[in-house]
Amino acid sequence: MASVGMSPKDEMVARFLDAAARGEVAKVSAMVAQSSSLVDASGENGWTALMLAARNGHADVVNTLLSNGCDKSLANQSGQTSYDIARFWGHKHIAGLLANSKGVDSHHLLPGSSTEGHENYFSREFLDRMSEKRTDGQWLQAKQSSPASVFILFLNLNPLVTSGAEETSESKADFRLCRLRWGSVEELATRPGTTLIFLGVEKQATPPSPSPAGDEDGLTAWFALNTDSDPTEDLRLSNPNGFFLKPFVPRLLQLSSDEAGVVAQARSVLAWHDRYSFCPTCGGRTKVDEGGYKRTCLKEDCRSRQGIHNTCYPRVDPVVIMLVIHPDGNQCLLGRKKAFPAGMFSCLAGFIEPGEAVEDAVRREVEEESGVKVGPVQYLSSQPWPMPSSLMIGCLAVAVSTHIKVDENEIEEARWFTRQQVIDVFTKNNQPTFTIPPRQAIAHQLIKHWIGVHANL
Ligand SMILES: NC(=O)C1=CN([C@@H]2O[C@H](COP(=O)(O)OP(=O)(O)OC[C@H]3O[C@@H](n4cnc5c(N)ncnc54)[C@H](O)[C@@H]3O)[C@@H](O)[C@H]2O)C=CC1
Ligand SMILES: [Mg+2]
Ligand SMILES: [Mg+2]
Ligand SMILES: [Mg+2]
Ligand SMILES: [Zn+2]
Repeated sequence: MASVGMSPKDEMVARFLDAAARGEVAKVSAMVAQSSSLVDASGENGWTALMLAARNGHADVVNTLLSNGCDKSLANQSGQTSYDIARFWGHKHIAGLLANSKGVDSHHLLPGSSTEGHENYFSREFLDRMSEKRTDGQWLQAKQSSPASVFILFLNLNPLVTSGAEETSESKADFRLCRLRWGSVEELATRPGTTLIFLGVEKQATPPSPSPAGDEDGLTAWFALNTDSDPTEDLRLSNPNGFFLKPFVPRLLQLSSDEAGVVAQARSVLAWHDRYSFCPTCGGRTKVDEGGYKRTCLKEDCRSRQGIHNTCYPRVDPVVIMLVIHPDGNQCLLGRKKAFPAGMFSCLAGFIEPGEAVEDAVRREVEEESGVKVGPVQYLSSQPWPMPSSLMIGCLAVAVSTHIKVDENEIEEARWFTRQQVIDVFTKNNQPTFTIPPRQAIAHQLIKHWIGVHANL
C-alpha cells in the first residue's frame, strides 16, 4: 500500500501492484494504458503485478498483463517466476496461461457454446423447401396451377406488399406480402422478363388431409416471381392496396419473421437469375431448371454441362461478422462506415475470401479494418442477408492487441466501448453517446448476446 514519504512514482507502482493483487482488472488496464512501464514494475521482494495476480488466482489480470506485453520470465528475490507461483498455489489454469508460449489464452472470455434457440431475422424457415420435388416436373406443374398455391411477386427484386400492422406472438409487422393466386400471375409468368421459382410448401404441424379440390397431397405450395415490367395496373383489381417495397432497406425489416424468411430465400435466388442470365462459362443462353434452383446452358457441348459446376447453382456469399472483445473482457470493438447514419457503430464485417477458413477471415478482416489482432474465435449464429445473397456468419472473438489503426478506405472510425456504454445503448440510460443497428441485424444480436452473457458482472 502507498505510504507517507513515497515518491509519486513509487506510489503509483504500489497502487498498481495493489490493484493486480486484488484482481481489479479495469483499474489495471486503465493504469497500463496511462503508463505502459508499469507492467514490469516490481515492489517489495521483487514481486511484479503478474506474480501477485498469479498468487491470488486472478486470470483476467494475468491475461491483461500478458496482452500488454509484460515479461513473464521475471523472477522475484526468491528466484520464483509467475509460473512457479501459480503452480505453488494450485492455480492450474493460470499456470497454463503462463506456460503457453503464445502468452495469451483468452478462451475463458468467450461464453459457453450454447446457441440453442438463437434465431435471427431472415433465418426463419417457414416453408419446407422440398428440394426432392424440384426435379418432379409433373408435381411442380400441378402445384403451379393449383388454386391453393401462393405466389409472391417482385418487381426488379422489390416485393409486392400491403401495409397494415399485423401483430403475431413474436413480431410486429408493418408490411405484409401480397399472397397472389395463379389466376392473377399466369399471364405475367409467360412474359420474357419474368422468372418463376418454387420456394417450398407450408410446414404443417399434422399430416395434411387430401383436399377436395383434387390436389392430392393437400400441401400448400409457394412460388415467387420477379419481373422487369411493372404489373401494378394489371393487379389493380385483385390487389388495390398492393405496392412494391422500395427502397428496400430498411422497410424490408418490417415484415413478420415468417415472411422475412420467405423473402430471404426468394430474393436471393431471383437476384441470381437476374444477374446470371447467360452461361458464365461460354456466354451462351441458359434455361431455368429444377424449380429455379439451376440454370443449364443450352449449348450441348458447353463445359458447364460436363459434371457438376457451381456456376449452374444459386450463389451464397459468406461474410464474417464479429464482435471483438478486449483482452480485459470489459470492452468491445465497434466501427462505423461513412455511409452509416450519424452516431451509429456496428460490428466489423467482411467477405470470406477463397480458400479461407471462417476463423482466419475474422482475424484478417479485423486486422485490415482496425489494426487489432485477434486470438480465439467462437461461432455464435448466422443470418441470411438477401442484399442480394450474403450469409452473415456471426462470431465472438478475443483481441490479443488493443491499438487501433483504421483502414480509412472502409472504416471512418473504430473504438473500444465499455460494457457500461453498451448497456446504456440498450437501456437508453445515461443518454447513450452512440447507436447500434436495429434488432433485425445480426450485429445487434451479437452485441446483445455479449451484454447478456456478462449481465451478472
Ligand atoms: N446483417 C448485418 O448485421 C450486417 C451485414 N453486413 C453486410 O455484410 C457485407 C460485407 O461487409 P463489408 O464490410 O462490406 O465487406 P468487406 O469488409 O469485405 O469489404 C467490402 C469490399 O469487399 C470486396 N468484396 C469481396 N468479395 C465480395 C463479394 N462477394 N461481394 C461484394 N463485395 C466483395 C468489395 O471490394 C467490397 O467493396 C455487406 O455487404 C453488408 O451488407 C455488414 C454489416 C452488418
Ligand atoms: Mg468490412
Ligand atoms: Mg474489410
Ligand atoms: Mg474484405
Ligand atoms: Zn455454356
